[in-house]
Amino acid sequence: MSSLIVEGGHRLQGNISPQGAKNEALEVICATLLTPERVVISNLPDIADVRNLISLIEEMGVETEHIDNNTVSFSAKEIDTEYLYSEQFRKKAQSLRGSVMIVGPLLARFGKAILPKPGGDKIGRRRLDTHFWGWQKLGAEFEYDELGKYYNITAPNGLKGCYMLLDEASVTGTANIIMAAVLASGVTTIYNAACEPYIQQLCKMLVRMGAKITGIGSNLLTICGVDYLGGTDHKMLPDMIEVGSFIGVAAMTGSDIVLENVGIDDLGIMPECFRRLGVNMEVEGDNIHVRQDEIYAIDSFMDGSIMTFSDAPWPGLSPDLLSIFLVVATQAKGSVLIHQKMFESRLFFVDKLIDMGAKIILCDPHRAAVIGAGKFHCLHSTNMVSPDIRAGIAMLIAALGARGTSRIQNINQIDRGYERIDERLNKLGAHIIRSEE
Ligand SMILES: CC(=O)N[C@H]1[C@@H](OP(=O)(O)OP(=O)(O)OC[C@H]2O[C@@H](n3ccc(=O)[nH]c3=O)[C@H](O)[C@@H]2O)O[C@H](CO)[C@@H](O)[C@@H]1O
Ligand SMILES: C=C(OP(=O)(O)O)C(=O)O
Repeated sequence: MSSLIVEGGHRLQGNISPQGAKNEALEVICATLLTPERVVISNLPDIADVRNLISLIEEMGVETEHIDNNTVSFSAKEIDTEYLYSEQFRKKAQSLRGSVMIVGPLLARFGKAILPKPGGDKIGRRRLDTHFWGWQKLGAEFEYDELGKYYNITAPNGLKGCYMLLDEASVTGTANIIMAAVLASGVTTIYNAACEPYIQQLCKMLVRMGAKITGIGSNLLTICGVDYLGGTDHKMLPDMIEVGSFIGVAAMTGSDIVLENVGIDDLGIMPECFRRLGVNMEVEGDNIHVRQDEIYAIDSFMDGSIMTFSDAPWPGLSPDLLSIFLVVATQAKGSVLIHQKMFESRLFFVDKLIDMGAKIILCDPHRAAVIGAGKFHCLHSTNMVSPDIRAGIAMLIAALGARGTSRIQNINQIDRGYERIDERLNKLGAHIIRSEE
């Protein structure tokens, strides 16, 4: 099991740019299946999830050309739909969450798809009802194959647009329904659609490919189906969760770091939330400058009550950022309640932070109260195993700010979503060694 050995307590300094967004990458790579023409995607992060998804669609017959480390062209001229029924496909699809989004495009273009249980973080229930309900509304049928353990989804009479009100603003669910609806006949209206920047990016890319979508950026999308989509070039946004992770690294290590080209207009309320934690940072054009600071103090609400950070569908705070806020709060002065509403198994990693000396009460699976001890009570090192991608990065942030040397195991969880994180942080002065033991 690979691990990171982290010598904490070093201040970092310098400039760093975020990678392209993992969750956008998974959507737009799946969207390349909608056209036989060439689609070139740039600013793709070189991370395990993206490599696995590209290899999955290559095995389905998509031709790819790696133009440079972060730019790939895709040509889905011919797709071997029989491959979907192979054991190999099912195994690979189960390695990442994003694989669920190949269903929408395949259903739209070929009228059939299969869905094995997708992978991704084990952070609580991750139901797919919204996806299935949306496809069904468009006219698809599905049955479960007990033997193969997958859903067989077909559209025997093609897909037909309709009005739908989603039961929840599921991100991958919305992406999947959009990708099915762009080639359906007639008009599809999706209300309570997820509308985060990566969904907006997907829609903008589809529009450049010839799709007719209005309402982009809102939770009411209207899609007028077309017969054919063509190729395009698409540049991905910076990864907002990585931006948040780097702000967290800077705050915990008391470092002066400039985050370059963060895509400030698409970060939502995240920078303001770091300010509420007391992190001293300035927006300079499209950069965020986190200033070296010994002390950061958590705000309280206007009535003096304890600050709460909770997740909500966009433009609320992403649930993927809460583990990062939580770890940063351990070294702030003051208290904060972290309320993870969407997922129920994402906060258990706080046990490890408690071992490191952090003052945290896990109230229940969804809520943790953090009593920030300030930098005077430095965390101490420990050995830990990363249970999921964001707990993993939070552990890395804790280890960088702690006294002594920590070991983080199961770092393939971190590598799923962070490109060469050890190398990039070492360039700023971190002391991280990757070990294959
Ligand atoms: C590959 C990918 O893009 N993964 C992201 C995607 O996962 P994913 O698309 O799987 O997550 P969903 O948006 O479907 O929902 C996440 C969880 O939140 C709950 N929920 C969702 C919407 C809502 O209005 N109310 C509600 O309670 C769902 O029941 C589910 O338990 O979105 C999540 C929520 O931003 C992120 O954590 C994941 O990083
Ligand atoms: C939960 C996450 O990812 P995934 O949906 O790919 O498991 C995440 O990126 O924090």
